[in-house]
Amino acid sequence: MTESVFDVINIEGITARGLHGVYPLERRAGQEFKVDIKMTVDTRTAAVTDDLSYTVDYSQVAVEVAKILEGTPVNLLETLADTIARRVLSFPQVHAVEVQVHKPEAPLNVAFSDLTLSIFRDRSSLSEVTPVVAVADLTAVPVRPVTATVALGANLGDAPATLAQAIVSLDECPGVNVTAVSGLFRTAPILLPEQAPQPDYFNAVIEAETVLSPLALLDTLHELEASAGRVRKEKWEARPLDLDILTYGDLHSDDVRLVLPHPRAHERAFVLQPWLQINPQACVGARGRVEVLVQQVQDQSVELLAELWVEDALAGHFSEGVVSAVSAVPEVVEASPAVSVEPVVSVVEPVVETQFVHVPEPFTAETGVEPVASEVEPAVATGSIRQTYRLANAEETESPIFAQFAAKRAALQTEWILTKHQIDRDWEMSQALKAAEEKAAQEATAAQERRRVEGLPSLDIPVPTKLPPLQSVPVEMVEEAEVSSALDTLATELQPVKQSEPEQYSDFEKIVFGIKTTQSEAPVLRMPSWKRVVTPVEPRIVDEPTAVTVSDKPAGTSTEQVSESAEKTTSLVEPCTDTAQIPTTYQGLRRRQILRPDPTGSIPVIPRNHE
Ligand SMILES: Nc1ncnc2c1ncn2[C@@H]1O[C@H](COP(=O)(O)OP(=O)(O)OP(=O)(O)O)[C@@H](O)[C@H]1O
Ligand SMILES: Nc1nc2c(c(=O)[nH]1)N=C(CO)CN2
Repeated sequence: MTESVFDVINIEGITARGLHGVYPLERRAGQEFKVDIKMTVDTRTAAVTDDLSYTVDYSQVAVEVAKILEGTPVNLLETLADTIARRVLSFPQVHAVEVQVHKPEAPLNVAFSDLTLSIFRDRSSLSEVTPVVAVADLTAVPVRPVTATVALGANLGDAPATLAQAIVSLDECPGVNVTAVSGLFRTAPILLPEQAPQPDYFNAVIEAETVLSPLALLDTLHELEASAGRVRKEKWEARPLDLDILTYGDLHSDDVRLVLPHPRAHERAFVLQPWLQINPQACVGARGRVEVLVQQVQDQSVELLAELWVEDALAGHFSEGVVSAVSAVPEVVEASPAVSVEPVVSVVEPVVETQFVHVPEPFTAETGVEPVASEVEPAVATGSIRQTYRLANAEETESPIFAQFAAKRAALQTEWILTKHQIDRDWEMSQALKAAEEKAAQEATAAQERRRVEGLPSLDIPVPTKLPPLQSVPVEMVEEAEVSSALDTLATELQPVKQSEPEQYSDFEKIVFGIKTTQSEAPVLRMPSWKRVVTPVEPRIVDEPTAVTVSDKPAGTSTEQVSESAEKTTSLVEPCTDTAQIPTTYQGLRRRQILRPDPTGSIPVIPRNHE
């Protein structure tokens, strides 16, 4: 009997739609991927203790795998399988993993039943291949919103106010929606050995959904830093605002302009602690789970100041005494592999000119919210630190800004479902078009042949323009516009009808599948006018759920008018609770025009309550 027992946990057929592949159509329409996972885990302790924490939670693994399938598109099945293996190995209890990815709808020109890639990875094989060559295109605009994580830091000026303002400003940037904000942490500055003492830092981490390319997001962050007065002179100098991208979807990049995941995130408590708060499942790429990494930096001083802080900070409630407060805690020199220094602990004389004294209890005056002392856990580096506030009547509450973020997230999810629906329709449309082309071409050839046999002169029968053959289209990350314009050209050439009327899904179905034919002509395809918006200035019509019902509709008014009245009478961001009904009914859907210049049209302009 060997020392280690490796049992196998098997998950078969994790299924999700993804946009992976090198061909534009794959990137645009997506297809189904299936994954089988075999994890070797020593389950003996779990068996004896009957405790989940000693083994791997397979439901969590399955969710993570599905997220990768649905996440940032990659070209190769190899990359997809490797990313999955790395993610699974980031669960500490998994010793090795076998990943099989199925791509049953792969674009092959011959009949086939399945296409698979199987890989095996254990921890040693991972480190052998760690120098992954970054192939990321940092200027590529994502075809779907991507979740990015951003770390915020500041130690000059009214740092909490600057951080809060940066969050609000980022949320207001086109193409970015902030979806989660960590608590506000006060942290001892991590400095280089020769650096003079600095004021304490204030740090936080946020999550945002974005349709900006990675570099466009970085530029946006740099602009925000500049508007807060940041001037770069020295490494790790004190600064009024620092915004770093920790992750951008699952993207890996070794490009010096933007290294992803952030190359030093894994060794910084001031990043890991707040990050863990907003995403307990977070991973720093192949370096593993934040939950595990945070335990290795427990010697760094971080202190949770407030969980709900954005509004207080904006109001300047944190400003007193911040600027010159210097931590009395000895600083720790960062053990960065890039800076090869002996780990030195330089003791800093505490230069506390003004104590950090003013930490207001949020909302006490205005809303009667009081911190519940018993729920305030000490700021130790052991996973999530929760600090909840309760109303006097003991109901849990959130600050209005948090409520707004939550509402936006709900609205985004609604939009996602509509987008997914649209992607599915696009796929069906492209299939229908292809079939129609082939049929038309066959009929035209047959008709010509009949006329030839009968000795009649040849007729000039119009044959629909072909879709570009898959192989001839250059392989690019951003193919959306290209495919869109090809389809638009096709639509124009095939005599589109109803160019100006906005149409609904039900009409679309009729149009797609109701191919009109006459006896002597080739099929005439109708294209739905709302499907394709190629120019950024053209509005896109989007329907979203509201509380409005048909009974609210005044007799004889148009949909537009109903939607206007809905704007006045209902909450602007109405979370959708029963999303299943969206595609099937327009009852209670509010119609909006989206003018945001994004190529996919997949992120909504969310009306903001505070505007
Ligand atoms: N993930 C990333 N996020 C932000 N900037 C990055 C990233 N990867 C590389 N950079 C590059 O690093 C440069 C320096 O960034 P910055 O001045 O914010 O560093 P810093 O905050 O002082 O140090 P650190 O990167 O260790 O936090 C930026 O101009 C940017 O191009
Ligand atoms: N505590 C703390 N220390 C730092 C920070 C920071 O945000 N917080 N940022 C640095 C460079 O980005 C260097 N050191």
